[in-house]
Amino acid sequence: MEDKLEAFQDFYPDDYSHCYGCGRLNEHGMQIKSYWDGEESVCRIHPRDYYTGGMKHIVYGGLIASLIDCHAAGTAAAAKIKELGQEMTRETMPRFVTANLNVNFKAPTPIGAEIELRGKVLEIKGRKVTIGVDLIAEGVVCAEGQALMIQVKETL
Ligand SMILES: CCCCCCCCCCCC(=O)SCCNC(=O)CCNC(=O)[C@H](O)C(C)(C)COP(=O)(O)OP(=O)(O)OC[C@H]1O[C@@H](n2cnc3c(N)ncnc32)[C@H](O)[C@@H]1OP(=O)(O)O
Repeated sequence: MEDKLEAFQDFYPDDYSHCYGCGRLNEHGMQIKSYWDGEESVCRIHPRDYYTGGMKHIVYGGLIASLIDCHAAGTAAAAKIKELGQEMTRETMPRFVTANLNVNFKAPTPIGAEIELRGKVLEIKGRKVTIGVDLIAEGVVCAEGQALMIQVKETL
């Protein structure tokens, strides 16, 4: 079957596709997929029930942080290329890494529920892109994150 590219992460070049959270080439990873939904970005994922955080019925906080991180990284790259007026391709996709990540855990995230991540572009300032991400499960915002993503110099 033809390889269908459509999520932000599908446009990461191979050498940037080994991330545990978002790398399409990491067979042991989460392989999250993020898309535009109007001005916001969205990612939906159903974590396996062994990602438990202390109690059996809640999701591990580190996983929550990594989902927010990776969705923000993809949103930053997609936002930057949109700002440049270019199309997403594996050749043009700008490479971003996380310089800073803050997460507020607002409510327990239930195991077994679908998680929705909704990203907002808060600021684009040259190489620095700030993304806000809400993590929602069963209609509740369980965590709010903000990430500063930096475009790596070598790819400018
Ligand atoms: C297609 C695939 C795409 C997507 C890529 C796919 C992979 C996704 C990965 C998921 C995300 C991750 O987990 S990435 C893994 C975790 N992150 C990392 O390992 C990154 C480690 N840190 C670094 O490599 C470096 O510190 C960098 C690249 C982030 C920044 O270094 P640099 O490039 O030399 O930049 P530098 O001149 O220091 O800073 C540039 C500007 O950012 C500001 N700045 C730098 N760090 C910070 C900070 N922590 N907090 C506030 N501000 C900061 C500086 O003040 C400056 O502002 P001004 O003076 O210009 O105003």
